[in-house]
Amino acid sequence: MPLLEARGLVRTHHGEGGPVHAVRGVDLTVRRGEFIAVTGPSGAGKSTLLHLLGGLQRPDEGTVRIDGEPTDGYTEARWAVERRRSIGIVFQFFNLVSNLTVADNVELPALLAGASARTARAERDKLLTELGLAAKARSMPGELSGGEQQRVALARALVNHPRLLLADEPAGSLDSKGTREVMRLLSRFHQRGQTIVLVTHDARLASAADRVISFFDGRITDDVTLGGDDDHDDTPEAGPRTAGPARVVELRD
Ligand SMILES: Nc1ncnc2c1ncn2[C@@H]1O[C@H](COP(=O)(O)OP(=O)(O)OP(=O)(O)O)[C@@H](O)[C@H]1O
Repeated sequence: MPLLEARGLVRTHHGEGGPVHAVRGVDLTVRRGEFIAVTGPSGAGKSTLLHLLGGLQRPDEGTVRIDGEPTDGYTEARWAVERRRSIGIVFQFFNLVSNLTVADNVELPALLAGASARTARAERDKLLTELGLAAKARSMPGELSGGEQQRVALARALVNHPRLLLADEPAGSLDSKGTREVMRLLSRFHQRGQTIVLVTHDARLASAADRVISFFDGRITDDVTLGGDDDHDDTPEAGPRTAGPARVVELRD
């Protein structure tokens, strides 16, 4: 059973300029272990699609199933639980809590999900170390560079070991160094088995994924699995990917 399945998704925004048909009928299956990039021009509807997958917006038509379970009847509170436990999200502008330290930002979702203070601290410290942020644990987000803030956001999104990581233009406000860093980290977590859906307008970033979906005018226009990679495991126990050497992501300025 796929991790996530979207069928017939439609979403129309009603802005001041009239209706905008942002997503016009999308079918998408996300299998465990996949790293999918959704790419396309500005305004194509990529962010709206990601929001529908993470329950941040509701479809006008269609269904999102998580582990086969339809989410149609989910309340906001139920979606919030889902996002805390099984769907981590990173955004372009980090969305960190500005008056909490880096450590507290990362620890908070673990505590909210019911982890003991000890477990939350341990997970937090592990991720901060792994992401090269241990020395910044007591800093406030505003004292960090954009790249560092995005790494904190990534740690926060991953602290509860979500089954799915959604990333909406995570490098969109970073310089080329920060961009390379974020993509390197996404690739590293993917190599360990993390399922990722990345939205980006940047085709270079999309090449870090193993499946690239082109999105245009609210629809999927192409869906390509790169490198003939077909070793995804659909069992819930799917562990880290071990086949082949780690993909090397090189992004030039
Ligand atoms: N809340 C909203 N109200 C009205 N229109 C919206 C809203 N959100 C998005 N839109 C419109 O829907 C269309 C799709 O927007 P969306 O942000 O999903 O595209 P995108 O492909 O992610 O673009 P970008 O790469 O610029 O972020 C755009 O025309 C946008 O202006």
